[in-house]
Amino acid sequence: MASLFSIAQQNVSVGLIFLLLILFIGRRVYSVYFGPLAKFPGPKLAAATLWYEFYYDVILQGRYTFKIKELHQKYGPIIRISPTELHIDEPEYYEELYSQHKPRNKSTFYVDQFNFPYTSFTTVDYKLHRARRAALNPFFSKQKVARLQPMLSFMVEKLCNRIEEFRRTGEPLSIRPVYACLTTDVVTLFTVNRSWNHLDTPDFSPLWVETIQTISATGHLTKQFPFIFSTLPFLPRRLIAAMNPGLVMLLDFQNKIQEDTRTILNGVYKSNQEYNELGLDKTIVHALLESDLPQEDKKYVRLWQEAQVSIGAGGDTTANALTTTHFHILNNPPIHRKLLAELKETLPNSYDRVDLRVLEQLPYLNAVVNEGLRFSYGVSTRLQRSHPTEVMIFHEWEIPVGTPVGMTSVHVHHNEAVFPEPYKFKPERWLQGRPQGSPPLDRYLVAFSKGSRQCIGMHLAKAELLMTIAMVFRRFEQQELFETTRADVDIHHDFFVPAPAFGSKGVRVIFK
Ligand code: HEM
Repeated sequence: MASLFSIAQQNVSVGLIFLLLILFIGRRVYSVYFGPLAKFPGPKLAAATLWYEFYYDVILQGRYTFKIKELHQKYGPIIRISPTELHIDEPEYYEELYSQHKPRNKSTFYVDQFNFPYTSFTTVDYKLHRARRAALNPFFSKQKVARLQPMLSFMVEKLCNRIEEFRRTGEPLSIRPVYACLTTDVVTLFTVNRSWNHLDTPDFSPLWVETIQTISATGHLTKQFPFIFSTLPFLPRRLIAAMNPGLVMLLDFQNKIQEDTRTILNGVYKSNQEYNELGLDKTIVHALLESDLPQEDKKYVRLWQEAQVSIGAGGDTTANALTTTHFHILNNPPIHRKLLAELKETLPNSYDRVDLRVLEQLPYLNAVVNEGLRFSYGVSTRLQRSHPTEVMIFHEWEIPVGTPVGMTSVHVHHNEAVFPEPYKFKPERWLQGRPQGSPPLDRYLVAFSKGSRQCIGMHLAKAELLMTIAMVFRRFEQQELFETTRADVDIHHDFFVPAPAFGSKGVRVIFK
């Protein structure tokens, strides 16, 4: 009797599993062939399962961006790249998708890869995002950044002093970590009024550089398995490190920001004369606390997470843009000479005080910086947007309400119709007149994205780029690349920010 009962039990379990499997397959078949996205072209496997993206981004490590480009070549300008997502490769559509005024939600699949759900950056709903962003806008405004001129001069001067040490010894300097130290020191001082002073460390804080790069690379895994984050508090640190060192680094990074936020809330923050002279104002925490946001949006967790986003978003992106631009200037001697000539005319003495407003007017410097942004892409991963209540139209296609649609800066920036000879570093393209009726070229420069969710730190980033390139190239007239080729800067992996092929020793420069 007992064995009959157990056989029956086994049969029920097998039946249940079978039923679930049928349901699962049925749903997938429905989604691929009959669901609302079935009409969009693309590989059926990508439409059926997220494992397709997993293969390219997790197993092959940051390669889906490139596969998506290949798929566009095969299937056309709009394709289905996952069970729930579409992708567009047509530069003209960028300002429509990343609209300033139309409702644009982010995608949960994208934002869940980060372990900070309470920030404006990770806010899915467009209405809530607008309120949160409005509270932060004055803190990041162009006028505010203009007042930071003394702080930026001070920081870039510090950078030049470190480079001078290497000039004296003639030792090659790996510049990406050095720029990461600069941009982190700037953004921490700006955000929480406490610079992390990485530029003062003899070895340029290699752990920090590794931290930001490892955290970025972890995103492809946590995007697919966001529940990893909820298990972390229950796991021993050593186990987490063994699973993925980036996760431990992320937790340490968060602890550090939490400590800074607590210090600020305890009333210990610098607002002394020295800080005022550097043009610094209050911290991002104060900006939020003094804003019109409702009380529940001023909770501790929101405060430290907004600080974390600002520091995380402002460091590596800017360091990457600086490194890429620096490489291309040195890799093209005529460009180097032309830039230097313009800088010498404006700053006859290499130690002249550099005025940001003057730099903003220098045509060639600005063209070089734009071309550097084109080659450094900002975020190399696609950024999804959806309309929560209406169908979006792309040519003859009707995109169903709420469907996440992405575009990718790497594709836009190398579009041959917009940027002829797209793989050539050519600042001149930014100075040439445009054919009649064509929009200005910077419409297609999307490193900071566009619209209501465009990079809020853009003014600070541009100021850093102009000041740093101007000062470093004016101060050090003689410099050359050391055992560095394009393979050391060209994107080979998309780790949220671009990365070259494994094995690269980075961009190394000898200052003479
Ligand atoms: C060259 C340097 C930089 C580039 C290329 C860049 C690029 C970007 C891009 C593409 C986005 C949009 C991401 C998305 O749609 O999910 C973004 C957002 C953001 N960036 Fe930047 N960024 C740079 C520097 C900075 C700096 C210096 C800061 C802070 C001081 C900063 C803070 C932010 C924040 C807070 C957001 C989220 C804005 C929002 O969602 O409302 N970024 N950035």
